[in-house]
Amino acid sequence: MIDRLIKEINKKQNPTVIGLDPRLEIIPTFIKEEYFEKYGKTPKAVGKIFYRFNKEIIDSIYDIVPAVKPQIAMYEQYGPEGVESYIRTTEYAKEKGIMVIGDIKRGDITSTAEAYAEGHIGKVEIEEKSQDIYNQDAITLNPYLGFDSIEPYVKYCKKYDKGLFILVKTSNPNSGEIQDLETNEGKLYEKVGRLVTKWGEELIGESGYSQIGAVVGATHPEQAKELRKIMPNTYFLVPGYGAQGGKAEDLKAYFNKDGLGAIINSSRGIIAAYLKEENRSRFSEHEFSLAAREAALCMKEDLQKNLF
Ligand SMILES: O=c1ccn([C@@H]2O[C@H](COP(=O)(O)O)[C@@H](O)[C@H]2O)c(=O)[nH]1
Repeated sequence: MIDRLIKEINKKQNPTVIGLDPRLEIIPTFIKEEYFEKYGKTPKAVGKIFYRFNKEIIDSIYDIVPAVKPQIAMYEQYGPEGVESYIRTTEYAKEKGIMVIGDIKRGDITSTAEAYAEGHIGKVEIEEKSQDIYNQDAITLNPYLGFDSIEPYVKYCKKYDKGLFILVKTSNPNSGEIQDLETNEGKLYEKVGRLVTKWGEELIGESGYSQIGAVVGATHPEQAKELRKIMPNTYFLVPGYGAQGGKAEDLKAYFNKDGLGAIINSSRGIIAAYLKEENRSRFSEHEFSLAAREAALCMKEDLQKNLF
């Protein structure tokens, strides 16, 4: 998976991933009206609305961006129709040749992890027919339960060429409460970084990077600098650019000297770009996907200018 991702990054000359985090308040009224009229104000309508919105966003960026990162929470909150919309979205992204990093942040004991792993990056067996339900190339995981909670996923990474991005230093303001605790081996996030590196050692691809990556928030460049040293073969998924305040000029430390090693995420900053103050007079709500494309190109340019 990591070799495929790097190939896409190189092909599109763009180390970014667009977050598909739909919320009703950012969806254009004309889309909401269409489906609320047909299905009423129901979870079914919301599922259709999210899919329609995502499809148009994907159509507008698939040729310039290597991957999308749907956030499953936005869909799960609406129950089965929300999850169906998530699955249709990942299917559509794959159809358009764009990779999918499912932001699912799972973490549980081995027997439960086995079910999550089989469902999300494995294939479920139904009467001798095996099926990839979620169509994700990689997923995010929480490492708090230790390696026996991660091992079931590693098995499917090897078997089906999938990837993991494990939370090491998250972008949120309170991440330090636990992740920055001092241990006898340095800060806790450094210890987790070393563990993730070790877990990924036997999954290093032709590119020299492991299929087991790490989540390192764009809002913590100092910590990223340390982690980059500890984790030379680990790809970083970097959320927090844009809406959370992460800036391109701080992101150099996340990359290796080969210009690889990190993929930067932006969700609201792209998919809700048409609502930005400076864009309100430039784009009508019917042009939300054009605004998203422009924002994605601006992000690419911003990174290229500041990083390379
Ligand atoms: O440390 C983390 C881990 C995950 N996220 C997720 O990334 C996106 C960020 O959205 P923006 O709109 O670009 O702020 C969202 O899905 C988070 O759940 C993160 O922000 N930080």
